[in-house]
Amino acid sequence: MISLFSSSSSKFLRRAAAAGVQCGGRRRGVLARGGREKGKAVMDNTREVEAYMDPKATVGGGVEDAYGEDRATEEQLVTPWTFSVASGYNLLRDPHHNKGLAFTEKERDAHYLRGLLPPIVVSQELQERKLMSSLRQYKVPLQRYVAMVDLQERNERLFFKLLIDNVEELLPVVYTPTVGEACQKYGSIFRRPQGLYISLKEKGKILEVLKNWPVWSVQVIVVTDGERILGLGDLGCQGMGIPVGKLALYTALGGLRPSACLPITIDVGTNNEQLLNDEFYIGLRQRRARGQEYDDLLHEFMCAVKQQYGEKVLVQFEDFANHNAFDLLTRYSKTHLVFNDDIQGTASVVLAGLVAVLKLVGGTLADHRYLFLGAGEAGTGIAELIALEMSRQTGTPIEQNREKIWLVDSKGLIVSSRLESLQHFKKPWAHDHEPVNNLLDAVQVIKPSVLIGTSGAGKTFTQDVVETMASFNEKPVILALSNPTSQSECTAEEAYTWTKGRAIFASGSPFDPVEYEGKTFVPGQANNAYIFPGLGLGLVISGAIRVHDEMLLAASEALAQQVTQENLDKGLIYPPFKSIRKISAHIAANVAAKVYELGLATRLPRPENLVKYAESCMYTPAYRCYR
Ligand SMILES: O=C([O-])CC(=O)C(=O)O
Ligand SMILES: [Mg+2]
Repeated sequence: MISLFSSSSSKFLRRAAAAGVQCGGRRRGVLARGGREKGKAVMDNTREVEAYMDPKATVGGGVEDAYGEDRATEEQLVTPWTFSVASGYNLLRDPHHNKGLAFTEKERDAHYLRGLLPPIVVSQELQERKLMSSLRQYKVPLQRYVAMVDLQERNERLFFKLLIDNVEELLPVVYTPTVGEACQKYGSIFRRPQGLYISLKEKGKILEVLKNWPVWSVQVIVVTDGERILGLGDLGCQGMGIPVGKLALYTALGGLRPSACLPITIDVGTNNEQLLNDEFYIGLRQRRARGQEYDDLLHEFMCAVKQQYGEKVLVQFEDFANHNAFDLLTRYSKTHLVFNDDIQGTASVVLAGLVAVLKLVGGTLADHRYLFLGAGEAGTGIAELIALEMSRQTGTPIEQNREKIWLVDSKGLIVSSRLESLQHFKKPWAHDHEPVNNLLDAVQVIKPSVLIGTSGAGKTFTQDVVETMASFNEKPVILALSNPTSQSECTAEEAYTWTKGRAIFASGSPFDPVEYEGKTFVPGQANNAYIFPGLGLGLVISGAIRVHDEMLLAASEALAQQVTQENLDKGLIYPPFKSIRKISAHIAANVAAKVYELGLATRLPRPENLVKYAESCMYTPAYRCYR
């Protein structure tokens, strides 16, 4: 039950009272952003803060229950916000509390809903069935995406219930591949802001902008500058779909409370001519700021984030272009709790898949040869984590292990004669070899057992390339990781057909099972969605203050442990997404254990059973009762 005067909100209310806020009064209601009975405003602005805290006793209170300190200080209360009691009409329009036809008779009486709803009372399960059936009637993926956005804006708990209960069906809708198309058309489908937009116009005022977000206890931020959205390139401000989608997964897959999640898009312009000329484009109509101007804005942002949310807020960098992604990670990993999903999250998921691959093909990580197409964030990030894990397993120096890993970029194989002209993140991969101009030749000379595509360029694993892999490997390992589906280096069908059913295949975006010569092949999805929600949960529940490579290895190890013999028998190197919440709890526990071991935890004492603890912290979307 939650009520206006629930015990866990009393601390807040005392502080609020101290700051001159009155709330509630005679009538009942749900503390909320947006109600018709406002408390007396602290200041004159009528924007309202999410003031309720999920009481421990309620169903699925989420991480906040365990660690949801009400961080509001008196100073913070003197903000542009007031808070209010949502009841009646406004309650139905408040997505955080709305239950639609599921409001009970008692709630309808208590919260002034009589007459505002048709007489029937239905269960959340029935609502879910109805919505799934109407979603399935849309044949166009983008229509399903928009329907899900509408639901999230109407009834947040129902949105997450659908996503959690139907994860395999809905992941491709709210995430890759459909989110890619949604970003391309974001200007046309934009309805309401789902996160914060910080543009060059906000320079010097970023802290104020953060304060405009109506939640104080933010635990995870996913931020992009839209320059490299999936493999689709520069989508500018319209990249917002990505942080929104990633954070929906933080909640659905990792159990972070929705209100703890903040999507942010930094808009420094775009170099995408089509968008600059598009009358529906929603971003700054200018070319990208670079150099000092860019660095200053990002620095102001990172400082403001720490000032507003403290040092335990996790900042996930997402879909930045290579030239900024590596620098930002290096610059802020010593002072902030940051990680880059494209460099580190992808690396962690691929390493887990490779550990499972070894059970199918034999040998150790160090016994294999790896060839990458693409030497950007994902390519070099994965390569480095593989080399690091080899060192951990064998005690050999990392430089020696890097020599088993080769990368091809747009100019051919990365070799030492190219060293001078290489970007810094490619240099460790410049090995001694004759120049090789293209992927096919590189496959022929390097003879890798594992071929990994991280190029962002579709259809680059041609029939020749895949057949060559199959000519010297009994079970060629082919990972086509670029997203969305249109950018995948090859399809599942091509991989299985061209290798005559011998490939071990996984891709970044989902592919349907493939029938080949009477056998069904189920491709795995090597997507960082397996890792970041559990990693984030582990960091939050331990109160981590820094991300360390060993935590990524811990996440990877936990994911690999969740691959069963039954999965392997089907050729699957990842467990199915339908058990993702259990997987995330294990990842979180392993990550948290590492955080404690490294002395980087601030949540003390350490819970004894971290898996149980992680599970107990996870948000569940069942409706709560309002007294
Ligand atoms: O979003 C995804 O599906 C995976 C990812 O991070 C990317 O491709 O940039
Ligand atoms: Mg990404």
